[in-house]
Amino acid sequence: MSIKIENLSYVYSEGTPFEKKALDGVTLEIDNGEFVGLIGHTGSGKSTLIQHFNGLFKPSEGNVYVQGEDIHGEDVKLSDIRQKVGLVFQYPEHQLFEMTVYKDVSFGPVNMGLNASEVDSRVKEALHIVGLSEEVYEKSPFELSGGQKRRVAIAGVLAMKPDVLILDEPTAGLDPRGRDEILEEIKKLHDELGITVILVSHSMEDIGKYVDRIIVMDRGHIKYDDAPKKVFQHIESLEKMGLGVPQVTYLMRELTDKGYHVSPEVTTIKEAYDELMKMLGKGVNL
Ligand SMILES: Nc1ncnc2c1ncn2[C@@H]1O[C@H](COP(=O)(O)OP(=O)(O)OP(=O)(O)O)[C@@H](O)[C@H]1O
Repeated sequence: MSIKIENLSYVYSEGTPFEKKALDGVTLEIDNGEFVGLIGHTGSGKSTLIQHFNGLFKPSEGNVYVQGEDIHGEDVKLSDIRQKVGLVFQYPEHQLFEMTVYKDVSFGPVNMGLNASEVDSRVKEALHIVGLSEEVYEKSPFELSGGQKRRVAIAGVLAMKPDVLILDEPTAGLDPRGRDEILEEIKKLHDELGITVILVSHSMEDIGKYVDRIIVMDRGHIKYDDAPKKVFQHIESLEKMGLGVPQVTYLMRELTDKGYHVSPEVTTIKEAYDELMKMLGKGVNL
């Protein structure tokens, strides 16, 4: 499912002394099946932008199209759009509220009016995808660890079978193992089910490792929109925006500055390893 944003501007508290233009003339298109990373300094407009993707916010100016259809058009039901474009907020576990994990995950499918057996199969499938077993079905979400709660919250969105999954900092506050597991599960969803994924993250490592395309927001504008290898070449400009690049990209830059012939377009540990082995294979001493 594709999303197209045309000349989108959004102003908070318009016409009051607190007026704030959070997005200014944003145009972009995300195609079916893409895995896109959205990065930007705090306050650059990422959260405001993603809430336009599923119609939670209405543009002050401009249009949002999902699968070619203007979502604020007369005949469009926004509840349908929100099922197709699933949004997992930051710290989504704060929104868990049912007595049991099973009930919490079934909330969305029940609201969609699905019958009991369809709800049941969706809940089980969603919990399976996020790596939670039957043992947790009847537990209170509040008995679970932080990482497990996060998984329950993500399962609640997956149970609606969205075509597009938007995740705002899904690994914030998790330990390294929990982070990797959740990101691997998201990657699997993308690779195996062909879901379009939009990942908001402050971790350049995660972004460099998983996404095919990076959109960089800066003060309500799109500053870059390109493949990670291209975007991470703009080290100085990203740093000026309060961002950075993956550690291995810094390492490659340093080696290049010292006269070694390595590719500056390295963004993952695996690529850095291969590049260094290639260099050592040529008999270069570090
Ligand atoms: N409810 C609001 N009322 C007024 N201004 C707001 C509101 N929410 C956000 N803003 C402002 O809009 C701008 C964009 O904020 P937004 O939350 O979209 O940024 P962000 O990139 O998602 O930040 P973060 O990384 O901290 O989540 C900021 O200047 C912010 O202060």
